[in-house]
Amino acid sequence: MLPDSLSIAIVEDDPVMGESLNQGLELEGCRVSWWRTGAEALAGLRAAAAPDVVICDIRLPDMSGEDVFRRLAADAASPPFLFMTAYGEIDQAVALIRAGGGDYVTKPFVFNDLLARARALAGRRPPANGGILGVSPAMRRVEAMIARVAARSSPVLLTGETGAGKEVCARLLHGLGSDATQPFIAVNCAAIPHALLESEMFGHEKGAFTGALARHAGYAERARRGTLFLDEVAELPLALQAKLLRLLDERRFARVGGETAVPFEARIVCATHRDLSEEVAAGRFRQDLYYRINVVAIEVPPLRDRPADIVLLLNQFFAEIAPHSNTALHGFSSLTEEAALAYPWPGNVRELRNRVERAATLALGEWLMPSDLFPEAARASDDEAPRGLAAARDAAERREIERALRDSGGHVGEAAKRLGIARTTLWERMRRLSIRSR
Ligand SMILES: Nc1ncnc2c1ncn2[C@@H]1O[C@H](COP(=O)(O)OP(=O)(O)OP(=O)(O)O)[C@@H](O)[C@H]1O
Repeated sequence: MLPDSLSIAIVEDDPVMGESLNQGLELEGCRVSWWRTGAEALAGLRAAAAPDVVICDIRLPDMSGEDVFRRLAADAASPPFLFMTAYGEIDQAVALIRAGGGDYVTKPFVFNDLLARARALAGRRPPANGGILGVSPAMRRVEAMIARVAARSSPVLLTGETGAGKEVCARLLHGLGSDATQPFIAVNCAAIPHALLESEMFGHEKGAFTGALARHAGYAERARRGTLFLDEVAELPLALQAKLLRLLDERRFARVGGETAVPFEARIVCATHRDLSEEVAAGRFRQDLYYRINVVAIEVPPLRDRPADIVLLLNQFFAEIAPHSNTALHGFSSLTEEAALAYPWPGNVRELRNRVERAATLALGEWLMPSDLFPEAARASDDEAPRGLAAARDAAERREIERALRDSGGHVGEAAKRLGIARTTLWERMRRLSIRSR
């Protein structure tokens, strides 16, 4: 089971259909609530924490699935609905989707299709606590910190590995600040040639240097009363570090080639993947500037340290990307999710997004397999495959087999049936993984 298993509510009066969905979803590791009538569902949904997805029959004994959805729809925190319709009810289901209902399947449906749609819906939904950056405790803490400091004007320093989401955090800080309509100006200090940095940052007057044909407003001026985001701040040359310090101390600056003092009204947010104290010790970064920009420090944790976000982001990016690239795709196989959890993600969220995009574009099957997400590992022979991937596969197999054995009271034949594999195959896997039947 995944660390943050899906919580699903079924609204279905048919005992056979309800029971089979209940069992199927529980076998997939979901937490399931099952309500038989619309009234039960409304009471249940209002009383308990909202599930990630509601799978709802359109025909119920006391009201329609549409009524259930519409009575909850006004609440912004209401979960997405996946409707089960019969032929002839598709028009109604489509109308509900347009009204924000989520998705639908037509009976009879393939269970895996239903599950994939439920997972995609859950991925699209903002996390239950209103979280924007993720569902992991670590990112919730980052988000809470951002919310606390957003209304203040003090400088913020965001640290963390490349691709972890420092710019996303800076944008959130800006968005939650006192006036989000003001500009957010992002400057990648590593990408601008040193010779141009000063005039780009502070602007220049007409005639300040050859080619300065008109007055030019720099980033500091264009940020107005918004946010000036200095990404890769450790790469600023020492001469410019001195000017940035003056800007922060005096809250004013002069354009290159000019005398007039221009007020600086923006908030400064800096980011770096380097350890700035080491840069200071090595003489590459001014200590006084370090103290000045480090008033509030927020560390964005690497993706490998927040497994709940890995699964969330996989599904979120899949829901965004797949409809545009490969409509036959259902989602990630559970082995792929396990492999993603075991992978160290050196390029963090940026790498995850790129891998999902590539996999969704090139995958041949209906489910994204580990080899779609990690083609380089698939190219190596099994023996050379990264230990993490093989170990993840074994761990997933072990869990499924042990669960099937437990549920079937240790009977190998029954467990094989539940797993959908031959009894001899199960014996062979159990021998390889040293699992005993009782
Ligand atoms: N919490 C998140 N939710 C959704 N997308 C995210 C999240 N964090 C990062 N991303 C996406 O990952 C990519 C990299 O994020 P971002 O540019 O913020 O990282 P960074 O830490 O600033 O990277 P760098 O150090 O290389 O500048 C972007 O496409 C961004 O939209």
